[in-house]
Amino acid sequence: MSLMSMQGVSIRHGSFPALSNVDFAIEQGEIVTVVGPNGSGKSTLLRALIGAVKPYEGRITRQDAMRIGYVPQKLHIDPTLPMQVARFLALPGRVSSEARATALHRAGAADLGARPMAGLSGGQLQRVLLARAILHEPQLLLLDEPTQGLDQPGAAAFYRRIEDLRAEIGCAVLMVSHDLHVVMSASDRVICLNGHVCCEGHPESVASAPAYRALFGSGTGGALALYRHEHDHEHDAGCDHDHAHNPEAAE
Ligand SMILES: Nc1ncnc2c1ncn2[C@@H]1O[C@H](COP(=O)(O)OP(=O)(O)OP(=O)(O)O)[C@@H](O)[C@H]1O
Repeated sequence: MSLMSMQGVSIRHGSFPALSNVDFAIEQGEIVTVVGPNGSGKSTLLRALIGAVKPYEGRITRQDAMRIGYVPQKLHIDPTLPMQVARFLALPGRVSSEARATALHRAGAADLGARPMAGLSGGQLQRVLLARAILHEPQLLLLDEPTQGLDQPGAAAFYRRIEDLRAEIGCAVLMVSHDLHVVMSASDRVICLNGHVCCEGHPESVASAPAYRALFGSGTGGALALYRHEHDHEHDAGCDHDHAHNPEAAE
């Protein structure tokens, strides 16, 4: 049984159809990246997996008693509220100080425990949010645009950390990203979303798939080349259809 899966899931926000007939599954230890233009339903997909939004059609199944860690896209912290990082990590309750220290260390934030939350840089805040998400050693880690605001070396370092975490904790990772060229080396599989699954498969195959190019154009070709290695074999990506419904997103 997959760690978590969706069968024919459709979700509306009010009358707006955010996701239509989505089939999805993630297996133990897999790193899967969801890419797609703004408004294509990426956050909705993650929020459906944590149960924050309900499908009006289809089914979501998960393994019994599965632990999920979640880093949301946005977190509003009142800058007038004095709160240290260690206290922020203790908010969910029932976490030993040893577990907090381990999570901070694993997230690369070991030196941030005594810092005020409001004074953290973008990259530091992302690492603290990651520490909070891994406090209970999740089997599935959901990351919604975890590298927003980071420069490219910062984003690449973050993805390396995610790979190390997977090796240490053995968790599967599902993340949303706009930087396919940066996540490529860290992803086992990429799903291209635009209200529905446009194509999915190995990162290299998705990057060259017609459905992906219709959405993102080929303008990232130079950056992609930096991360691309030559292939003399084919991947079975299943990217054989092209039905982008957001042509404005194409270059
Ligand atoms: N609570 C809500 N009420 C109404 N519409 C919503 C709500 N949440 C999301 N939507 C709409 O649903 C669509 C999908 O939103 P979602 O946030 O899942 O997209 P996204 O791919 O994560 O976008 P982005 O890349 O901009 O973060 C968008 O058109 C959005 O405006």
